[in-house]
Amino acid sequence: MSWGYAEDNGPAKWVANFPIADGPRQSPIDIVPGEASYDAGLKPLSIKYDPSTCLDILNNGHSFQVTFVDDNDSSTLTDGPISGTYRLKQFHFHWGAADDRGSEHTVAGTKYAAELHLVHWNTAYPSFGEAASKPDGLAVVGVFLQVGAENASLQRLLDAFDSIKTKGSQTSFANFDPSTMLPGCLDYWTYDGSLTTPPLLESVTWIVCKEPVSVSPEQVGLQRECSDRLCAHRLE
Ligand SMILES: Cc1ccnc(S(N)(=O)=O)n1
Ligand SMILES: [Zn+2]
Repeated sequence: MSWGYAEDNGPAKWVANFPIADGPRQSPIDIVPGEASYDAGLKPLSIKYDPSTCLDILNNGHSFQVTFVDDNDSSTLTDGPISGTYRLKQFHFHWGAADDRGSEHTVAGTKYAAELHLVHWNTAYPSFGEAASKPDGLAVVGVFLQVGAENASLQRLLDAFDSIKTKGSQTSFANFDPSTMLPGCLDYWTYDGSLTTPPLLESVTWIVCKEPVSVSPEQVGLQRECSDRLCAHRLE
């Protein structure tokens, strides 16, 4: 039985096959702004994405993932809390069964409708796979999606969902600029954590944007409908 979000294979059961679930730096967490410390040494994020590195969109059975060419430094994350250059590998989403829940991180207990994760790996290591097992190997930028106005950038992704109906299916997806899904203000919280789904590796520098972006009820409904039809069934 592979991991998922159902009663018998959901997050409470992951520790059986992935004991690191009980580790010291597991994600997601509840971010309590009042308890966060301001670090004047932190730099603004420097995000440079090249739409021509966008490759395909995949239904991996747990989410929808857009994968990028990562054999050069065309799409990178630098500065912020990290040192060196991290390459964009993929982005994906997390959502729930209703608009009032779905994000993985929460902010003083507040759940958002969904959460975008942009996954980058440290070019100090030879590949994503190598980096994923190092404490400073990965950097994931998290963006909260709040129900509100329609998100034109997201709509292009949702339109592609129709052609990846079954788990494991993928379709080419070109010239998409992920920076169109970032909030206007890139202020962030950061902490050392882990992958939020198996293998739960403790190799992620989390960079969670304070400002959410909007998504319309229809759009998150479409994402949810697709997920129910195509992907994991979410506990929440
Ligand atoms: C690449 C990857 C695998 C598992 N989990 C994540 S996540 N949700 O922490 O970004 N990313
Ligand atoms: Zn994720």
